[in-house]
Amino acid sequence: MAHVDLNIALLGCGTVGSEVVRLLAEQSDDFAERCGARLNLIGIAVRDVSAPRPDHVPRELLTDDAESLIERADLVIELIGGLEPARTLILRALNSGASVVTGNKALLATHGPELHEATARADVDLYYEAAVAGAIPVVYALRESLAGDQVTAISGIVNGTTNYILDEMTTKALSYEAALADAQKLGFAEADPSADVDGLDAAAKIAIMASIAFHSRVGIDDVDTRGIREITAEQIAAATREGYVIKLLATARRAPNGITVQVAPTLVARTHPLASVSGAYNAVVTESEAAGRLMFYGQGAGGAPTASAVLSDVVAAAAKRVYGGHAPRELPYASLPVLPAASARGVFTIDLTVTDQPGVLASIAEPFARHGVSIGQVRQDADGPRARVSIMTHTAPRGALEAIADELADNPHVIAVGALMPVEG
Ligand SMILES: NC(=O)C1=CN([C@@H]2O[C@H](COP(=O)(O)OP(=O)(O)OC[C@H]3O[C@@H](n4cnc5c(N)ncnc54)[C@H](OP(=O)(O)O)[C@@H]3O)[C@@H](O)[C@H]2O)C=CC1
Ligand SMILES: N[C@@H](CC=O)C(=O)O
Repeated sequence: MAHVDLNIALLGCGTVGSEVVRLLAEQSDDFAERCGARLNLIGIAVRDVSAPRPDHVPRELLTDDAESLIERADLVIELIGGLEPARTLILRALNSGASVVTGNKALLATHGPELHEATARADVDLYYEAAVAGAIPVVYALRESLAGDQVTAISGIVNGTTNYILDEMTTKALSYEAALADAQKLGFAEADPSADVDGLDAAAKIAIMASIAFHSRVGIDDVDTRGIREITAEQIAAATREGYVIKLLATARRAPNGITVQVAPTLVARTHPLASVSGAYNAVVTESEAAGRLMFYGQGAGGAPTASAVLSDVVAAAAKRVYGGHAPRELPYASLPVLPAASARGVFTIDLTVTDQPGVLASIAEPFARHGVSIGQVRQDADGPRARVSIMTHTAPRGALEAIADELADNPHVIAVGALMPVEG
């Protein structure tokens, strides 16, 4: 079959970009058949053309002039990361009539509306499967497979670094610091792991998924975000004793008057499907009215898995160039508001250290009753003159629990109030 030629510009040749170069070369004949176009890699923009690269990267294609490269491209793959210059380069590519494939979740969760509007104006396409959960085709699932359904909730483990750290703390009883050092040695965590451990990477991903699923605008700043820095070995051990694991969950839920979106360390019951997602793996569970519960599982990071997602977008974008049509447009027609974090409803636990005296439990229970929060379970472990009390509620709004926690901090019997943690399953 005769194929047209499409010029591909690659911006960035790091962990993911270098794997994209390898797969583009190794599978070029198959790709030509799949999309009806020969994909010609015409250049690779990097920051430092003299830096060492894997042998399969053709050095003659390297350039530090991304702008000139974009001018000659039909399709641009952005794998630089960060906000700038990625934003400016993507806008330039879209405005010049090129479709764009990117894995840049930080950019999409910050400047998504601007990029989607530029895409529609230029009558091209923007693809970003790699931006959420690496190899797992969850963007496609939300954008296309579930387009005939009403999504009601999404929850997922979408950050491999934090899942690896929490898993090491659970299975090897390592401290947070030791588990983080291991993750850095293995290359999961960055030298500066803030975006991972503070929950920002997961926040960007859930913002992207919520925007698609609920046809509304959700940005990273809308996400109520908590990371894992404060998780202690004691909390992990207590969770294990009680039949739970602690996971950094990203969740987005449809409520009667809007949506709630959060990232938080969460007690997940061992029987819940997300509890068994271990190491650097990711998983996303969607709930929708007709399909019910679906679960997507796989490698959420790494060069080759992420390159697989990038190339699926490249093949789709190229086929659209050849055969016509567009990827579904991102239309925020539902415009659901993101509700304040305090209104997020769920089951929560709160851990207290108290003096072990008669009447203490009654005084602790009092603010729960006053705020209309029903207690589902109480566990007390005596420890000399103190006791550790762990209270699990029935479904209640987070705001009520925060108010109760503040009041408990002033209770003379309470020595310490631990973190408020959502519970799943
Ligand atoms: N790594 C992963 O597992 C995953 C990554 N992603 C996303 O994919 C994207 C790429 O990530 P990753 O490959 O890990 O990033 P890397 O840091 O490994 O690579 C970034 C690349 O961008 C190049 N670059 C940086 N600044 C510029 C610039 N101003 N002009 C041109 N090139 C520049 C770098 O050049 P040089 O090599 O010369 O320094 C490097 O080749 C990010 O958006 C990331 O969030 C998504 C999912 C998983
Ligand atoms: N840092 C991320 C990888 C890319 O999305 C993670 O640890 O999951």
